[in-house]
Amino acid sequence: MTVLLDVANLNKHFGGLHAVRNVSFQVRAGEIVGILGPNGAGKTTLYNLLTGFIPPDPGARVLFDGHDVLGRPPHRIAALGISRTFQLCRPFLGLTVLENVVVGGLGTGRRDDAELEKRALRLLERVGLAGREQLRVDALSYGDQRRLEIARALAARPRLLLLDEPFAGLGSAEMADLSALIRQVHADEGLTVLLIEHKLREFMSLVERVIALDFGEIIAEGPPAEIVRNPAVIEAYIGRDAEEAGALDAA
Ligand SMILES: Nc1ncnc2c1ncn2[C@@H]1O[C@H](COP(=O)(O)OP(=O)(O)OP(=O)(O)O)[C@@H](O)[C@H]1O
Repeated sequence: MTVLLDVANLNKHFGGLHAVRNVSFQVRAGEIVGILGPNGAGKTTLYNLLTGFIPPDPGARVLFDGHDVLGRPPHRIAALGISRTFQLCRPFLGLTVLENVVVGGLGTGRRDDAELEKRALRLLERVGLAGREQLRVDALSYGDQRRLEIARALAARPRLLLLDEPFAGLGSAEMADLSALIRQVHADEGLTVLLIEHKLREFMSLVERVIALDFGEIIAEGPPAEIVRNPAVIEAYIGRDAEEAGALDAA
């Protein structure tokens, strides 16, 4: 399958802290790839670099579908086809559910309001928010805000979707529903997905391949069943976060 994302020599220093260290990897079109790592491993920083929120140190190369991503502002990278969700939902609280998704589609260059609205309505139905279009976002439950966040990201018509801890704060039934939704959009839209998640059971069952980070560096890469047995990955979790190590065991 064709390589959609090609990352080489990505580094990021914050002062003396080397938060992302010589990171190189590829993602093929249609894959679901998980980014695993304990707190502070550099996962969100990696997303911020890929989406143009922060610049990397010199010497990196990031190609998305053959286009050079680095140096472009976030809205241009989004227009190329990379969308993201955030660890903390960032909806526009003063707007309705529908308006939030319409806004998500504005960067596509399509200015036909009726068309944007039609697509937004379709997406809301898709994520299970039909009937709630005219509610203000703050009236939604936390789980529904997560669904809205995904609809908003999809409105930008991405080919690569970066999910940042989509299960955070959800109960087990909501997590199962959201897992099913992610699987469904992946299958239906032929979407390529990168997933950061601490809920390891859901994470391991969703992803086809895992890239494990520790202290900003890739320490292992492979299918989930191999990764949970990888000594370097176990070492990265044990001793630093007993709860996470237990979760790795259970996954
Ligand atoms: N803007 C910043 N300025 C300084 N240090 C930062 C900045 N952003 C992140 N860091 C540091 O870089 C390291 C990596 O942080 P990052 O948020 O990428 O980790 P993470 O793997 O996403 O962690 P978590 O699972 O807790 O979200 C951490 O030590 C963090 O404190």
